[in-house]
This record gives sequence, structure tokens and C-alpha cells, in this order.
Amino acid sequence: MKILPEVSRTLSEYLLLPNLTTEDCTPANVDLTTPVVRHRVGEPSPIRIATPLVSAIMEAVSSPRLAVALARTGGMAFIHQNQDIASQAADVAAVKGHKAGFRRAELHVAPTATLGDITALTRGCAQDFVAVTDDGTAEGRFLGLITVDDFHPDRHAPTDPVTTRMRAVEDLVTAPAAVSLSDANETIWHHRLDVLPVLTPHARLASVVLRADYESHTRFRHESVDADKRFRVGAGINTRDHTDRVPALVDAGADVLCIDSSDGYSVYQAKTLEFVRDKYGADVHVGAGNVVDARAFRYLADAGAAWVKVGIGGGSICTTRETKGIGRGQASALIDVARARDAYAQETGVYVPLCCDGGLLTDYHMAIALALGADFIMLGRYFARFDESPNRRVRIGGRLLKEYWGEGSARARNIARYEQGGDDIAFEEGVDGYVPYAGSLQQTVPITVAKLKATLISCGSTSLPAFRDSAILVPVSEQSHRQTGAEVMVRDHSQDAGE
Ligand SMILES: NC(=O)C1=CN([C@@H]2O[C@H](COP(=O)(O)OP(=O)(O)OC[C@H]3O[C@@H](n4cnc5c(N)ncnc54)[C@H](O)[C@@H]3O)[C@@H](O)[C@H]2O)C=CC1
Ligand SMILES: O=c1[nH]c(=O)c2[nH+]cn([C@@H]3O[C@H](COP(=O)(O)O)[C@@H](O)[C@H]3O)c2[nH]1
Ligand SMILES: [K+]
Repeated sequence: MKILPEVSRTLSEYLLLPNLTTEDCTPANVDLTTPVVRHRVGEPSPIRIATPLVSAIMEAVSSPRLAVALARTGGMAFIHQNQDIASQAADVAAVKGHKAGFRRAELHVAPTATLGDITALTRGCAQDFVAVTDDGTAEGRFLGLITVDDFHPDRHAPTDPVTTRMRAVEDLVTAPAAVSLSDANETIWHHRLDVLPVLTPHARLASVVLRADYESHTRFRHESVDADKRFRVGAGINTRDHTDRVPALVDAGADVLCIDSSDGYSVYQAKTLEFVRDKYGADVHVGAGNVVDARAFRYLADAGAAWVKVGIGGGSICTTRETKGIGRGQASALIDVARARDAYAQETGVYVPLCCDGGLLTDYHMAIALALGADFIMLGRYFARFDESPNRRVRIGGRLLKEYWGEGSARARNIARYEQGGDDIAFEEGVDGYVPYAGSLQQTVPITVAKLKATLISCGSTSLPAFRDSAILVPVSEQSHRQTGAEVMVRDHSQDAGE
């Protein structure tokens, strides 16, 4: 038995000191681009993202819809692996079917549908246009488009068929499937269109280009896309069915894979990495983890991990510390692992990025994690709160909440865990609950990014490596925690509008 001398510390136990801010430290100059996969020191990583945020490998979090929204804002999602191989591969393929600037229609109806159906379909859905196809499916022949602005309940009966108000394909300007985004935008501005349907050679609707997206496209100039402008997406794998799952995900177009486990320090992970290396060489990138110390980092880096994921037991739905007594404060884990990562880079000339996973309670925790050595951050609770995540939104006691459950909870039915078998899992290792609803990802991620940039500006840096190198952190005392807890009641505008 050995007891480490240091106490295990969390991200809340540190704050940053400001460094000298110079005139070049402006939001426009701050670049949060970060490496995702291993690379030679001094060379760029083959896969980089402009926003250092990725979504957790969880059923309640990472759907194709969330993946597209997150890639648009410069991050990347990881499609969860607690589903059969074919459906996970289909989710990956669905994301790869989206090219930046081109939207897949999410809603389809047959010509027999009514205007009332359109109102009901679009309510609560991010897309406000519906494609009319001969059989009402995405594969059907495209007949026209209808949006909620094409009719009004005072003028048009909800029982009227969509064909009375849709814009028929004959009357629409359309583009062929091979059109480039810049040509599509030229057509939109030339013909003053709000929407440009893109059609396959067989008259199917491939996608639409929206004028409204033109602005967001210029706003999100840092979308995560591959060389063909398809959105990037990651996928989780496990150490049991990887011989079948990895080829299916690679074929579906996954940009990166990540072994999804609470504990990465195992021969199963080394064997999984070895299988992928033997089959694909360096073409397929697989992250591994999770780890909380230098030994485990070294083991996975030597085994060829593309990046190493740090964090055991810190997640908001985690009960690993309670069930197994395993874990470490996220700050202590990052400090130890980042030292090992830097030593590994010096010794081998290879930089292995670190992902900080779980337990980030506020946006500033992300800044602390990045300062302590993380290259990017994986978040579950944060993304589960948004419209784009696949979990249900519910109203309880007047509050809007979204469901959120752990991959080790009974709800996840992760029966392969610990070879528990049978219909029920023997013990749970995660919570099944709710988180406060927080609106749209595409509106909230830019706010988080703005805060991160503001932190870098205060610390006098314009890039994450410079921020990490120059960061000065101080431990926070118990007393200062109590001081920030001083009670101030937040204004409720329904009771006091302030006049
Ligand atoms: N980050 C965290 O702190 C935590 C995360 N989780 C999440 O819960 C889910 C399940 O995680 P785990 O329970 O760690 O699942 P896991 O499948 O990695 O491990 C469960 C058990 O199976 C064993 N095992 C793995 N591969 C094997 C093989 N090929 N043959 C025989 N035994 C094998 C492992 O050693 C371990 O004892 C994941 O989604 C994970 O991310 C769960 C708890 C904590
Ligand atoms: O103890 C656990 N039981 C679970 O059921 C579970 N499911 C996910 N995870 C891990 O938590 C991370 C997300 O954490 P946050 O919600 O704090 O972002 C995730 O990224 C995982 O690392 C779990 N941990
Ligand atoms: K272990």
C-alpha cells in the first residue's frame, strides 16, 4: 500500500491570476484552435477543432442533430456506443451526410397532409420548413416546400391540403446536387430567394440552402468540417465488440473514435488500439481512457492512443467514487497527466492531446482545465440541456427540465458492463435524472466561447498553448469559497421591473 502525499483537488479549488494584456489580445485575435489527435511536436495535428468542446459519448447527449449543431459552432460530438452497431453507424452516416451550409430536410409529408399537420409538425422543431414528397418520406419524389409563413390560420383552414399553399417544385429555383456552397449562395442572392432546394438527378430533395444560414455561416467561420466540407463527428467504441464496430464506424465515415470506459488502464484498451493499428495503420484515430494519473497515461500513449481522456468519478451523473471508491479530483488528475504528456513529448517528439472529461460545473471551469493542460473538454450535462440533444424536455413544478442519465445507470441498460448478463444490471454506477433546460446550443456555445476568449485576454494570451504556458494559478481557500457564497437575491423581473 502507498499513500500519495497530495490531497486530491477539484477544478473549483483554483483561480487564475491575470497576466499583462497587450493590444493584440482582442476577441478577434484569440484563436482557440486545438489539436484532437497525436502529432509530431512542431507539426499540426491532422485533426483540429476551432472550439475546444466535444460532447460526451452518451445516449442522452449525442445525437446526429446535436452533432451537426456542435460541428457548426466549431466543436465535435461523439455518437454513443450503447446501441447496436448498425444504428450507431447510421447515426454517424447521418452526420456525414450534412455538408456545411447544406441542410437536410428533417420534416416530410405526403401531398395529402393538411396545413394543420404542418403547424403541428413544426411546433417545437428547429426547422420551420417541410418537404412535400409523393410518398411522404425523405426518399420520395420532391413535389414542393411549405413553411409556416406560407399560410395563416385567419385565412386558411387547417383542414386544407398542403398542396393549396406549398411552393411547387415547378415554381421554385433549384440547384443540382453537385452545386458548391458559394454557387448556391450566388443563386440565392441573384434570385432573391430565401431557400434553394438542391435536387438529386432522380428529382429527390438532397438538401436545402437557406438565406438565413448565410449570416450564421459567416458568423461560424470555424465549422468543424473534413476536406469535403462534411461535418466532423466522433464515435464511441468499447473493448468487447471493437472488431465489428470499428470497421462499421470507419465505413460510415467517423472522423475519430474513442474507447468509452470509466477506467482506461487495462489490457483490453491496449488490445483494442493494437487491433486498429494492425488493420488501419495510422489512418484511424482512436482516443483512449479514462485515466487519472501519469502511469495510465504512459500506458495508453505507448499503446498508440490518439489522445487520452482524463476523469474518473467527477461527472455530474457519476457515482463511481461512491460505488467503487475509485477516482481523483479533476484538477489533480489533469496536473499529473499533463506533466506526463509533456515528458512524453520531450522524450518521443510526439504530442498526445488530453481531453478533460466530466464534472465541469461552470464555464470558468473549462478555462481552469485548459490552463491545467487539457487540449479539449468533454461535456455531458452542459450539452444535455439544449434543444438539440435527443433527450426529452419535461415540465416539473413549473420548471423546464431535460432528462439526463448516466451510461452506467440502470436506464442505460449497459448490460455488457461487468458481464452482468440477464435482464437487469446487478449494480448501477450512475444517476438517472434531469438538468435545467437551457435553450439552443447554437446560441449558448458562442457565449461560452466568448467567456473563454475573455479569460485568455485577461491572461495576456491569444492561443491555448500560450495560455497554458503562461498561466499562473492559485489554490482557493475554504474561506474564499464561503465569501463568493454571500447572499444576494437575483432580481425577478416579474416582481420588480426596476423602474
Ligand atoms: N468517467 C467516469 O468516471 C465514468 C464513466 N462511466 C461510463 O459508463 C459506461 C460504462 O463504463 P464501464 O463500466 O467502465 O465499462 P467498461 O466496459 O469499460 O468496463 C466494465 C468492466 O468490463 C471489463 N472489460 C472491458 N473489456 C473487456 C473484455 N474485452 N473482456 C472482459 N472484460 C472486459 C472492464 O475491465 C471492467 O471491469 C461508459 O459509457 C463510461 O463512460 C461510468 C462510470 C464512471
Ligand atoms: O459514474 C458515471 N456513471 C455514469 O453512468 C456515467 N455516464 C457517463 N459518465 C461520465 O460522465 C461524463 C459527463 O460528465 P458531466 O455530465 O459532468 O459533463 C461522461 O463523459 C462520462 O465520462 C458517467 N460516470
Ligand atoms: K484498471
